[in-house]
Order: sequence, then structure tokens, then C-alpha cells
Amino acid sequence: MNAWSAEEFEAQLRSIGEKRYHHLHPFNERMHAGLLTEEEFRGWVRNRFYYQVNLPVKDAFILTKLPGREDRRQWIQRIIDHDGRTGDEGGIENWVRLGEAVGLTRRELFDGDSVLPGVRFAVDAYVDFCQRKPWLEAVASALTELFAPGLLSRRIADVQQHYPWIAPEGLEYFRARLTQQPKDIAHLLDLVINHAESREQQDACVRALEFKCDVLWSLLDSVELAYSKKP
Ligand SMILES: O=C(O)c1cc(C(=O)O)c2c(n1)C(=O)C(=O)c1cc(C(=O)O)[nH]c1-2
Repeated sequence: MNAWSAEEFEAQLRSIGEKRYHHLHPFNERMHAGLLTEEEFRGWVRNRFYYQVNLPVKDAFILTKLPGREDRRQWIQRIIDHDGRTGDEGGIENWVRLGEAVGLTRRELFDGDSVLPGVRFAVDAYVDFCQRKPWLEAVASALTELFAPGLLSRRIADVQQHYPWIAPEGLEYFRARLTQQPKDIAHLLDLVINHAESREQQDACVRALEFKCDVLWSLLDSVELAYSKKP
């Protein structure tokens, strides 16, 4: 089979988000409609924290495989964005602020034992994928970030509107990501579109992105099952 053109390949990748990204998950839709209880919101924040702390870990695995120095220099910034530096504490610390704003302690957030089994399973599968797969597929799996900015801006507005018990400082994580994400997205697209030359490689990238959508979807399935009371 012939390789897709760059435009067609990008369109194929983007179409996955319209069908499978976690903005469509019922738990996420209830969050935006203002229907989550405090317990459900806390459950989401606590379990998503396990995803957050693992982002720099999977990015470190990918870093070891990137072939070029210039790409490694850019990729390192992703790890710093989450792990932070002295004086600029980074995304994980911002997520701790969100946790505190919803009534969780730092200790509860870092207590790995309280993570739901399904969340651990999904996030560990993502880290394992990035460790095992060729760098192109591991990078492609991060392309869910393409679909995040629209969701993040909606989340900031809707959480402020519907959950006044959450202090606005708690949402700093999402505001910071909106500034950081455009450069991440440009780099991801550059790496994937320009290096997937054959149709086989392009198909593998599409499958990697589908897999990652499943990771995010499963995370919300688990949170919903554990925290949402059935009528
Ligand atoms: O809040 C969200 O909905 C959301 C989703 C995603 C994503 O699509 O994986 C990421 C983020 N946020 C995010 O903040 C972030 O730093 C991030 C990194 C990655 C990744 O896979 O490398 N995804 C995401």
C-alpha cells in the first residue's frame, strides 16, 4: 500500500481524536455539565495524579531512543515541564495544588496504594508501551496532546463555573499546560509526520494513538466505576 501524503496522514491522526479521545467519555461530559459530586471530583484528581507522575517517566524512556541531539534537547523540556526545577516547580507540583484545592493531602496523592487497579493497569501499560516500542510509535502515542488544548480551555471555564468550592489557584496546572502544549504538539507532529515514511509505519502510528486513547478512556472507566453511585 502506498504511503499517505503528509496532509492525509495528519488528517487520519486527527480523526481518531474525534471518535476516541476522552473528551467524549460520560464521566468527562458529567464533569463539564457540573454533575460530579465532590467525592467523584476528588477520585478523578487522585487517580489522574498517577498518570501525571508517570508522564516524565515514559518521556525519559523515549528520550533514550531519539536518534538526534536536537530532538533530545527539545524532548528534555517535556520532562522538566512536569518534574520542574528549583524555583519553577512544574506540572506535578501544580497537580498537587489541584489535589489540595479539592481536599486531598500531598501524602494521599503520593500514596500509590490508593490508586485504583484499573488506573494502575492503564497507566503502567502506557509506560511499558513507551519503553518497549520503537521511538516513532512511542512518540505517536503522545499525540493525544493534539486534542487536549480545546478540552483544557473548556475544563478551566466549566470547572470555575460549576464547582465554586474549588479555589481558582487549583486550576493553574491547566493554565500552564495551555501555554506549554503548542510547542509540544509542533514537535510531536514534526517527529511523526516527517519520520513515518512507509504506510506500515504510518499505520503503526495510528494504532499507537488509538492505544493511547484507550489508556485515557480506561482511566475514566475505572474512576467512574469506583466513585459514581448507581441510582
Ligand atoms: O487533561 C487532559 O485531558 C490531558 C490529556 C493529555 C493527553 O491527551 O494525553 C495530556 C495532558 N492533559 C497533559 O496535561 C499532559 O501534560 C500530557 C502529556 C501527555 C503525553 O502523553 O505525553 N498527554 C498529556
